[in-house]
Amino acid sequence: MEGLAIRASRPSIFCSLPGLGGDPQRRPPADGFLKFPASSNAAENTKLVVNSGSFHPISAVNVSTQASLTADFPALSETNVKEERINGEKKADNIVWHESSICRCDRQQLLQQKGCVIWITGLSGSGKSTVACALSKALFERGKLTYTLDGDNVRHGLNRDLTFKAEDRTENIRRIGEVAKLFADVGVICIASLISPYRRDRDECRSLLPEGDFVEVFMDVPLSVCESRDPKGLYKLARAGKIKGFTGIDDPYEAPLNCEVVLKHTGDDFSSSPRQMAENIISYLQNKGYLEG
Ligand SMILES: Nc1ncnc2c1ncn2[C@@H]1O[C@H](COP(=O)(O)OS(=O)(=O)O)[C@@H](OP(=O)(O)O)[C@H]1O
Ligand SMILES: Nc1ncnc2c1ncn2[C@@H]1O[C@H](COP(=O)(O)OP(=O)(O)O)[C@@H](O)[C@H]1O
Repeated sequence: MEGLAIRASRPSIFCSLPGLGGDPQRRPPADGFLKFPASSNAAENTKLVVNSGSFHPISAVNVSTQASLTADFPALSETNVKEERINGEKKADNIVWHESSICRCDRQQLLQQKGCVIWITGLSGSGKSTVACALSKALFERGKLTYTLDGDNVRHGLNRDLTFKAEDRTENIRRIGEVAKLFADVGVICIASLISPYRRDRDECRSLLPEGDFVEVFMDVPLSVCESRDPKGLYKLARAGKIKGFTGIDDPYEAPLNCEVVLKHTGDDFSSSPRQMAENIISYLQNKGYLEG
């Protein structure tokens, strides 16, 4: 169901409008949205807002129920105000979504595969990059198109401005999640390989994609094994206190609770080999129909 949102500014004295809700208390001036259901008359609603003297309309946009349109005419709220400001600056509001003339299913047909995101999470040294590499190779051999976004690599370019403090890791993951979503939309099997230590950040990335298209793969490898591998010598530096906030040492890692694939380190050469782990992921994709158009 579609609806109409009228963007408006509110002067310092806020009066309650019949049918629009709100309260008669004094509040600071602010911008926000007045939302109406699709069944109501857009011109009439705008007139009502103008005549109210309590709001100054700025623009009107169509919104869907997914954009949290509610049917009970909520008035401007502090929440609206917060969402519409970025670092204190007013967020651009003259942005319109353009539909493409070629849809996702056309691209799936062309590539004979369904775009999705394989999100590989785990401690440093757990084998994320190795599995990502084995997976892209095995899929390539089957004629499937993949692209890998490796945390280490993306931090050399797009995310070069980010550190390892919690909020920067969150931003790192958010950006990679958004880029991965674009690849999946193109029809590519996008392999994202990064520590992504926080459950909430991974769940945010999951929520960007249609149901089923986010395949979370957990490298379930004990810290002691990762530390004994230590290919870059980073654990040694972290233990010596020369790197602060190293995941697993003095920074948290939240293992997935409910992910699609768990690749458990067993110590057994065959089941723990990168090739076998890649095959496990491929079986999952095959069963879910991602390797056909
Ligand atoms: N403080 C700290 N904590 C964890 N890792 C660190 C840190 N500093 C540098 N490195 C190296 O950076 C790689 C992890 O980058 P990611 O982008 O995957 O990390 S995160 O998802 O933002 O947490 C990670 O690479 P991998 O070993 O491939 O996981 C490390 O080599
Ligand atoms: N399944 C595996 N069995 C044994 N060693 C592995 C396995 N996967 C990766 N390794 C080794 O462990 C080290 C870390 O692997 P890497 O893929 O770089 O991990 P991550 O990307 O999670 O940091 C590398 O030296 C790699 O050769």
